[in-house]
Amino acid sequence: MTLPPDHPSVSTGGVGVLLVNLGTPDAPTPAAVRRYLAEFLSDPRVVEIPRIAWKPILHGIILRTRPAKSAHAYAQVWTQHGSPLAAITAAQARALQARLGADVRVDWAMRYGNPPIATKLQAMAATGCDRILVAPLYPQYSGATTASVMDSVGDALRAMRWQPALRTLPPYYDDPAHIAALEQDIVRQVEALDFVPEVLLLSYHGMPERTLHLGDPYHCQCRKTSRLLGERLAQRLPGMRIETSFQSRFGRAKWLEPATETVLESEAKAGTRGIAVVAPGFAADCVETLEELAIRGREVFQAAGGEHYATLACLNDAAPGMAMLEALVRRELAGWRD
Ligand SMILES: C=CC1=C(C)c2cc3[nH]c(cc4nc(cc5[nH]c(cc1n2)c(C)c5CCC(=O)O)C(CCC(=O)O)=C4C)c(C)c3C=C
Ligand SMILES: [Fe+2]
Ligand SMILES: [Fe+2]
Repeated sequence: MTLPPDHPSVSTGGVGVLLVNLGTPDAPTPAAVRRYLAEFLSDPRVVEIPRIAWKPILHGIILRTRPAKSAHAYAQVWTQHGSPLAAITAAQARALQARLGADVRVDWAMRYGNPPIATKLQAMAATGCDRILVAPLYPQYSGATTASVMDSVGDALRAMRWQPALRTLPPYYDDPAHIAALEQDIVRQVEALDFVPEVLLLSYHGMPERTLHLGDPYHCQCRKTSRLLGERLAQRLPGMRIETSFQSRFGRAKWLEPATETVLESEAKAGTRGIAVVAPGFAADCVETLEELAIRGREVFQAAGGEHYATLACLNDAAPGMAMLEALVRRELAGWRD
């Protein structure tokens, strides 16, 4: 019997970085949104209800009603490059590739929908990446997001005979580079507004409150981002009050409070005339920031008597956020490429 050659046709020694975000439908249509929500909401990390109880609710109620409503929201924010979340994540990968140079391969994937994590890990390994940094683009860790990405990575590895070595980007909610990037980006955007906001609302995606009591660090990490950012902004934009809230409530259970909608309404009713809203838990703008905050949030604030309303962009692929991501990724790649 002849042994296979020492070096198969595949070249090795390559380093890869895989940026991962949540995922998004392929089109702003009820059918595409239904496919996406079916995958997303079947993840036991996202809906922590026993499958036997959840399946009839998901298939009997939610997937019959929500896709049309959500498709309407997606249609209002869809771009010529597709869903904002996918378009911005792709742009972040291109920008990071340019910063890191040709000896590191940068790609991107989505936890739900396309492009799948497994497909991208396999493609990177097949083209010679035997060391891959998986970077879930969630500043704050939660079981529903960061851990779910790692579940999917584990599933992908299970199907691979020849696995790459992996590292993962830790949550960066309190990293000085992250806080500095947010500070720089927020100050620039607030100073460009045509009004002076009395309040800056830091709105994070919500989670069921139960997850906090079960030990999920998400709520505490959001609060710490707010505290650190608030300390910095107090120096740069004195006089602007900073508040924190949680958006995008889903289902009947109690979610983290205060709810963004409630705060917008109560601020307007209490006499706040101008408010700016920013989402420091989202690495990229998406339906939750562009529709829920920018469109519906404005309606809520103004219906309750508020006047001036602005939503600020997420870090996206602009320079402050990309410089931060480059620094975090270079730190994690130490020893792999130096
Ligand atoms: C940034 C962190 C996020 C956490 C934490 C999170 C938890 C979470 N989300 C849902 C349900 C939905 N989220 C939806 C959209 C959505 N969620 C995040 C991020 C987090 N979610 C992003 C970036 C997006 C946008 C996706 C896009 O395509 O732009 C949706 C879909 C939209 C809709 O129908 O409203 C749902 C549903 C739960 C239940 C949950 C925690 C348990
Ligand atoms: Fe979500
Ligand atoms: Fe939403």
